[in-house]
Parts: sequence; C-alpha cells; structure tokens
Amino acid sequence: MNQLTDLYRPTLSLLTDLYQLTMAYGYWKHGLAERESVFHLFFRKSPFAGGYSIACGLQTAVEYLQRLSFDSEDLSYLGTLTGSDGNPLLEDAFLDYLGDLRWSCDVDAIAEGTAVYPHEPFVRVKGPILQCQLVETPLLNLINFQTLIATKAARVCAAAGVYEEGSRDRVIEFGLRRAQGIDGALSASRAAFLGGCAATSNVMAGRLYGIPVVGTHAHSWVMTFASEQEAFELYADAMPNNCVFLVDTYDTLDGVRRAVEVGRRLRRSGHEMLGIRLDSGDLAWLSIEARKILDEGGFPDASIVASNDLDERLITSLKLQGARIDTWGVGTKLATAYDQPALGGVYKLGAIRDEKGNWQRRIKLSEQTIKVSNPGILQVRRFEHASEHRGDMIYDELSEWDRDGAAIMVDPSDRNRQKEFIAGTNYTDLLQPVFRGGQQVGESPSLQSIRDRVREQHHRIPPAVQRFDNPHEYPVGLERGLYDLKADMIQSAREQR
Ligand SMILES: Nc1ncnc2c1ncn2[C@@H]1O[C@H](COP(=O)(O)OP(=O)(O)OP(=O)(O)O)[C@@H](O)[C@H]1O
Ligand SMILES: O=P(O)(O)OC[C@H]1O[C@H](OP(=O)(O)OP(=O)(O)O)[C@H](O)[C@@H]1O
Ligand SMILES: O=C(O)c1cccnc1
Repeated sequence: MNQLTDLYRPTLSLLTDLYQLTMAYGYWKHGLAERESVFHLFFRKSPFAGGYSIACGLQTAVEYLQRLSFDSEDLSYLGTLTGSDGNPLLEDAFLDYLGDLRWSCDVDAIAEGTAVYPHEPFVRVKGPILQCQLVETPLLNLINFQTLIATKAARVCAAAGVYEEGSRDRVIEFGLRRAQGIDGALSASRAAFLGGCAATSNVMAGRLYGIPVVGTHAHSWVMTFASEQEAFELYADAMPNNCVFLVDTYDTLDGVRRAVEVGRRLRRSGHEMLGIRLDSGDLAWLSIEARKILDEGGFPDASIVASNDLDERLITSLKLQGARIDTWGVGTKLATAYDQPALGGVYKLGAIRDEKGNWQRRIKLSEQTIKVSNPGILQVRRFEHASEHRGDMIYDELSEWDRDGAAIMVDPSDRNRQKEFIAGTNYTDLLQPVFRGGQQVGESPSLQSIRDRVREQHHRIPPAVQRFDNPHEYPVGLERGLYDLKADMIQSAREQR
C-alpha cells in the first residue's frame, strides 16, 4: 500500500460505510433494489451557535455521483469480506450487480452559496432505494464538511467587513499546515474560497480549483540572515513583484521602518512594496502605528496583513479597537472549524413506493419532537419581502394545497407558532434539479458565481440572524397541511408500538 497514491483511486465507491453495502445487499436479495424512494439531507442546528449556514460541497458531490461505479479491484476486495461464520458477506451475483451499477437517480438541491437553515432539506435524492441508500455516507462526508467551512469563512469575512460596500478588506486562508489531513485541507480551501476568502496559501488547491494563491514569507527567512535589513533586501532582490515583509521577528515597529526603507529602494527599481505582515503582539495597536509609519513613509497603499490565531470574534474585536489591518490571514480556526469541528447533517428516508407503485410517506420517531423526521417528498419555499429573506416553508410535493394562495407555516416544535405569507408574496422554491435519471441537468455553476451568491445572501439574510451572539432564529416552518399530516403519522406510529 502506498498511502498517498492509493488514496485517490479512480473510483471512490468504497468510500462508504459498510452498512450501506449490507443494506444494499439486503434490498437486492429481496428484490427491492429498484424500489423508488426519496431521501433528504438536512441538519438540525446551525454551526458555531450561529443563525445561518452556507450550503457548500454540492459540485464535489455531483462529480462523485457521476463517477459512482465499482471496478474489478473494488469488487475483488468486497468479495474478501466475510461474516461471523467465515463465509462471504456479499455473494458473487450481487457483486456482478454492483459491477453493472450506474448512477440513475434524480437529485434536487439548494444551490451552493445559498443560506440554509435547520431542518430544511438541501439535497433530495429520488430513485432506486439501493442507490439512494448507498450514497448516504459520501454525500454527508462531502457536504457536511464543506458547508461547515463555507459557513465559518462567511462569518470570518462578514466580521472583516468583506461584504460591506466599498470595503478594501480581504481574508486569505492559511489553513493547510493545521488542517485535518490532505483532503481536509483541500476541501477547506475550496469551501473557504466559496464562503468569501479572496485567496489561499494552498498551492494544490490553486491548481485543482483555480483559486488565487498568495504567499508572504516566514520568520525563518529573516532569521537566516545576519540582520532583518539584509533579509528584506535579499527578498526584494529575489522577488521584487511580491514583497510583503514579515516585520515582527525582532521589533515590530523597527521592522516596519526597515520595510519602508527597502520599499523606497524597490520603488527606485520600478517595483512597489505590496505591504507588511504582523504575526504577534497587540495587532490593533501595532497596525495603527504601522499604518502611520507606512503613510508617513510614502506608502499609503501598502497593505497591512495580520495573522495569529484569528477568527471572526477576534477580528470583530480588532475592528472595534480601530485596527488598521486590511488583509486578514486566517488559518487554523478556519480550516479546522476550530470551535465546532463537525456539522451534524443527516440523511433520512421521506417516502417509498409500495408494490402498487403508490408513494408511502415515512417518518423516523424520536423522543425529542425536533428530531422526528419530516415525511414526504419535500421542497423548500423561501419567501422574500423588500429584498430580505422572511421565512422558509417546507412543503410536501405529494400533498394537495393551494400553492398560489396564502401560505401558512407552523413551527415544527410548536403548533401555536404560525406565520402567514399573503398571496402574492415573492418566493423561490429552493430545491432545483441537479440530476434527472442520473444525468446532470445544465452546467455546473462557476466558483465566481457561487461567491457572488454568498455575497448577495449577506444583503438578504436579516441582520439579526447574522449576528454572532444570540442570533435571531430565522423562521423555518412546515406547511400547515404537512404539519398536521406529520402529527397524525406520529400519533399512529406511537399507537402501533
Ligand atoms: N488587540 C488585540 N485584541 C485582542 N486579541 C489580540 C489583540 N492582538 C493580538 N491578539 C490575539 O491574542 C492572541 C495572543 O497573541 P500574542 O502575540 O500575545 O501571543 P503569541 O501568539 O503567543 O505571540 P508569539 O507569536 O510572539 O508567541 C492571538 O490570538 C492574537 O491574535
Ligand atoms: O495562526 P493561523 O490562523 O493558524 O495562521 C497561520 C499561521 O501559520 C504561520 O505561523 P505558525 O503558526 O506556523 O508559527 P507561529 O505561530 O510561530 O507564527 C503564520 O505565521 C500564521 O500565524
Ligand atoms: O504566506 C503566508 O504569509 C503564510 C502562509 C501560510 C501560513 N501562514 C502564513
């Protein structure tokens, strides 16, 4: 086994939990493999105690699904798995079936870069139950993490003021060295860029995804030479078109003065110093003093980059202190989603056809009302007024209700909390076709268009929902008929127990 080259195999179909394959075998054995079903992917709580999340990871999931197939090596490995009696777990005829398997489901999803809220399905998979079930784990793996990181990036960018009109601030992602392994780093770079970061230090992410890459230099460069002055001069000689000097190796403000001197020399040779980087000490005070030195030295356009365990809360605090930082280098806390390392997205069966071909809704009971899944083939309708999102209503496409009349939605945990949208309120049905019969519908959106959507969302999500502390809970409800139907299903399921 070569740990690195064997990791990224031509097919990723074994990247699933074994129980997906044990269930797949069971469906096949009982002639149920092709039975049509619908699953929904959703989470129950926004991460970071925040009020919103940014959907991310769909394109990676699309590429995964397009390539869903088991090659001969995959099948031979599966053939070696044995049960408690030492016999093969999966019989040969089933492995042949898997060998012929091609993705043939319908998928509807909320576009990457859109704000999403607890309980709303943001990926819906409809098709043969064997396929729908098999992809549960990889879909969750791809979408949970990227949604988590895109959400963190959006929060960090919002704190840095990136979404404000005319802002010069930008956030760059420095997470590779602290990220959770190779894919943790690459996926984080992609999601951070989509969430609003302007660039990454991760060169492989640059090459794979077309993300701009940026880099300054480390303390070791300064420590290599006899003096900071010499280090800056030699860096400027070597790389006159990429000069951001790290000024805090010895004395930060002396370092800024030296950067100005070297910057002047650089200017005489026809190049412009891009800026300085602060990586320790009081970043607010130092950035204010550094700004004065740079401005007085004739470098009003030079950037002040800051790094050192930054996150959205620290950036908010530094802004409040009047910090003059305009480029925020954010690594560990962003790429590892330090304060909440996982999003608890789940994937649940909503409906399945019976032998006669009629849809049967399904729910999963729980002692906690909020954890009872929503039955049906679900869609999310987002209502807007005065360019602001006002509420999302989950409805069942199998149910009859007046889709053009007033919409009444009910809080899933309290029937007395209802919200009405009068007929004529602007709305969008958020789940849009991504696959039909296993074929991708339309073109994949560009990364830039996803970034633009994230920016636009920040002008549409109510400000109270965006605040970091005790955010207002964005209204998400069930269409009243769906709420009642779910209540009846819970009642009869409990009676049957
Ligand atoms: N003005 C400030 N207000 C709030 N937090 C700040 C401020 N300036 C810096 N910080 C943060 O305080 C933390 C500690 O920074 P500090 O430079 O004192 O320690 P350090 O990282 O151990 O320094 P060094 O890299 O020199 O060892 C970092 O997360 C940094 O981003
Ligand atoms: O702080 P982060 O948000 O993770 O950003 C990345 C950090 O990586 C680099 O230094 P490193 O942490 O390797 O060493 P240092 O702490 O001694 O500067 C850089 O100087 C940043 O501080
Ligand atoms: O280019 C930088 O300044 C950089 C890159 C990675 C981590 N910290 C800083």
